[in-house]
Amino acid sequence: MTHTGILWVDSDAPHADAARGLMGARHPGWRVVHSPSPETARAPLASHAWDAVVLCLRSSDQEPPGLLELCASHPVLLCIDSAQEALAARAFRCGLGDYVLRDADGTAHLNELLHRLAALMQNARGSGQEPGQPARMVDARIWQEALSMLQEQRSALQATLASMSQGILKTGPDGRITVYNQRVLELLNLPEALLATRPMLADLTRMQAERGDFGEDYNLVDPCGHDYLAQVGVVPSPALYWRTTRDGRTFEVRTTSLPDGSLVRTFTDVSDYVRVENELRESEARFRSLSDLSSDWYWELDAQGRFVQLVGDLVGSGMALPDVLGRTRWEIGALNMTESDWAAHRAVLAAQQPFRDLELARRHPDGSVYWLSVSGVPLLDASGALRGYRGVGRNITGRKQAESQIERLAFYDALTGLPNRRLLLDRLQRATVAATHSSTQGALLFIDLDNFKDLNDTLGHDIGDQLLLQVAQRLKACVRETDTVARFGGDEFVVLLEGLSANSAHASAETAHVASHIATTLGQPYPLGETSHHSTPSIGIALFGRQPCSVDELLKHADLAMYQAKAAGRNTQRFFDPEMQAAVSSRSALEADLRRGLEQKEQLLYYQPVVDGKGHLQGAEALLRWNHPRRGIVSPAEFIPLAEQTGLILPLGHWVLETACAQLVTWSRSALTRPFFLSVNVSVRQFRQPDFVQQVLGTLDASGANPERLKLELTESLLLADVEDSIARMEQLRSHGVGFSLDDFGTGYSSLSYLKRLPLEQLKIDQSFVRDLQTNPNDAAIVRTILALADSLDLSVVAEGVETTGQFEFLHRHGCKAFQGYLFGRPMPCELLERTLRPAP
Ligand SMILES: Nc1nc2c(ncn2[C@@H]2O[C@H](COP(=O)(O)O[C@H]3[C@@H](O)[C@H](n4cnc5c(=O)[nH]c(N)nc54)O[C@@H]3COP(=O)(O)O)[C@@H](O)[C@H]2O)c(=O)[nH]1
Repeated sequence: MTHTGILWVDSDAPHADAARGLMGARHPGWRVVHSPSPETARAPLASHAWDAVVLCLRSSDQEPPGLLELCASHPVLLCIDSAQEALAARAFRCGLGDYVLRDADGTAHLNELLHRLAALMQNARGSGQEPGQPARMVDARIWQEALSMLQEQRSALQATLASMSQGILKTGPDGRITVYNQRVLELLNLPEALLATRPMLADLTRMQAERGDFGEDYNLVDPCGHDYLAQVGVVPSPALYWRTTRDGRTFEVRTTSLPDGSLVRTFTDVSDYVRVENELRESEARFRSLSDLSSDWYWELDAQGRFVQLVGDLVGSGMALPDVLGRTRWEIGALNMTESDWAAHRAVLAAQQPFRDLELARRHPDGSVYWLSVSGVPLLDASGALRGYRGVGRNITGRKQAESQIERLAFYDALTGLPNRRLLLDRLQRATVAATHSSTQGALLFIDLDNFKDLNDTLGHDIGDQLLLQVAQRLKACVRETDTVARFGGDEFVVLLEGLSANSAHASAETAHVASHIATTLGQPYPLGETSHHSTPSIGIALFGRQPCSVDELLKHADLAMYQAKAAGRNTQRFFDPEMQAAVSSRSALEADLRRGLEQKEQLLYYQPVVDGKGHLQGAEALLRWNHPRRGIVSPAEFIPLAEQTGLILPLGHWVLETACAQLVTWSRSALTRPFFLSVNVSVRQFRQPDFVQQVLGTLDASGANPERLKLELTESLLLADVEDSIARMEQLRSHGVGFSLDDFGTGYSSLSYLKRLPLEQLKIDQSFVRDLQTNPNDAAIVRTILALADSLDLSVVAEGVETTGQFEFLHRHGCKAFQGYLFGRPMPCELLERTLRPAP
């Protein structure tokens, strides 16, 4: 029987025994020679052709130089530790057969080993390899492929290690560093030459400690790694510890122990992470201290708008964390937000838009209202999807209270609490716009208390205020909540009615109903202290909505109508009438024109002759004319009443007086004209000027005119207004020679009792009696009576408006001695009048 010869090289005697036992049982034909070390294997290898050589090498075995080459002439099976794959690679390069990894804890690998060994020998025999012949001759292709694969894996491993951002090193089971990458050298600041010597990890660590890498007393190492580094080799390595370097970088050190006692250690530079984490921590601390100090709070919502976070001044927020977490704002609610307001807010959130200063009113448990202002921005994740919202909130109750206080002061009347003029104008503006758009109508009621001034003057302002307060309350009770009652100032109130019928007749009827209700209500007695007071209102009404109309116009309309109500006897109501408005408009246009005319000195003085019974000129009446650049000569009947109302009569009257005096001075220079008098019309307003007497005397003085030639024409109504004052003024002027003529005599309530007291010189029969005296027996009788009366009072008489000889003859026959009228001459420029005096050429 041919035996199969196997050389078993193995320094581990128990392992070799176990293998031999197994081979003996399974392969009785195998003759196994055990060589206890690689060194002792040299001789049998060189001297004998073995069917197979089993080379069992441990990491602790020194690999004898040239051994692998010596083995190459035999089929060789390596049995190695997992850490010895580099040896396997070298073996392959030498053409050796196969290898088996040794089980670290036992002999389980021996089955596989025997199996491979049998296959190896079989293969050698099949390929014709004689023992002692190189195996690569037998299966070079397989060896080459395996070799390439190993090389590829090795390069890949080296490239991977080189490209890692982590430093890595690996030890064998004996603690010697077998693998490392470039990065570990950089991170640990170690020379490659040192690691190339495959130092023991413990030695390396001690060297680092001596170098001061771990700080004094290992203070650069976290507590987890402290003991290990201080007692390296004694205390096992923790799986994870952190340490910092002397230049301030931080490493995370992870260690993985492998089953064979070797370990893999990674070093990760986590300095950036630590820095960011520190910054975050600082920022968080800053934010917290700010929010602790601030009266604001910070909030966060999830993607559904539910509160997930609330930090800061929660007292100011009026909310407790447990009450809000998991709820949305609209579920919590706010007094000032309607459902559509919330819908609008939700739309902002859904659109992922930021929002600012959302103001919310809420109620404290004690019933008081507080205000919040909230602003927020969306929180998006890396993909842009909404993660929620975050923002700040602020308690703005104080600001709101101040605002409403300011608003009260600015827009409400302090006495009555009603909207004031400013607020009314604002509401009126809105109401006119709303009425135009909604095709409804509105009404403005201007209410003035009749005779309020008397009450104020007699009973004092406190009582006046009490009355105004009661009026305000009654007015509010007369209208709907939606209507506005405002105090316009003093005793003027305004009621603004809105939403009236589009039909004007209906709207007027509705308004008239309200106005009459107001009149009745305000007409009820007012309890004022001990007494009861009676007051009535005059109400002017203007409707709006049908025609475009500005607020100013509307107010003027209502005001005008109110004055109409006053003029109609008070305690009544009047609607604004467009005709009235037309008159007002032309009046204001005329006023502007008149002012302009005055500035441009467009006024003229005409003179109408006054003659005696023989037609001889005695004097003239000075009559004002306006030489309008467009309209020509304008009659004073058109502008004197307006001049009276506006006060323009004062400068006009002064000019007339000055011009008339200048004319008298001119006339005084000629014997023919020296005796002529000039009548000048004096208006009520002029006459009532406190310095009227001084003005007349001053003008006479300044001009040098003879007062005896000046006649002032006054009307009955003027004198009647204040008889005593009139008499006093007239007497002062009379004492300087100025004469007075009573104009329009007979048209007023002529009272003989005062007539006697007035220092008059002349009566003027009004032209209205003269006009029809021939046809109207009444007028004729009046004229006769005036003539007789004047005679008995020793007054001269001038009849005006004499247009016919019949009128003249009647007047003359009944004793009239002076005449004025178109029969003798119309009012004319002075040159024309003077021309009539010159003898015919
Ligand atoms: N305060 C002032 N009032 C003035 C002044 N100038 C004029 N007036 C007043 O204006 C009213 C209109 O005046 P006038 O248009 O000039 O009319 C006067 C005469 O022209 C007119 N008159 C005279 N004779 C006749 C006549 O035969 N027929 C006829 N139809 N009218 C005639 O009468 C007016 C004079 O009125 P009286 O003053 O009452 O004498 C007028 O009231 C003027 O007073 C002014 O400077 N200041």
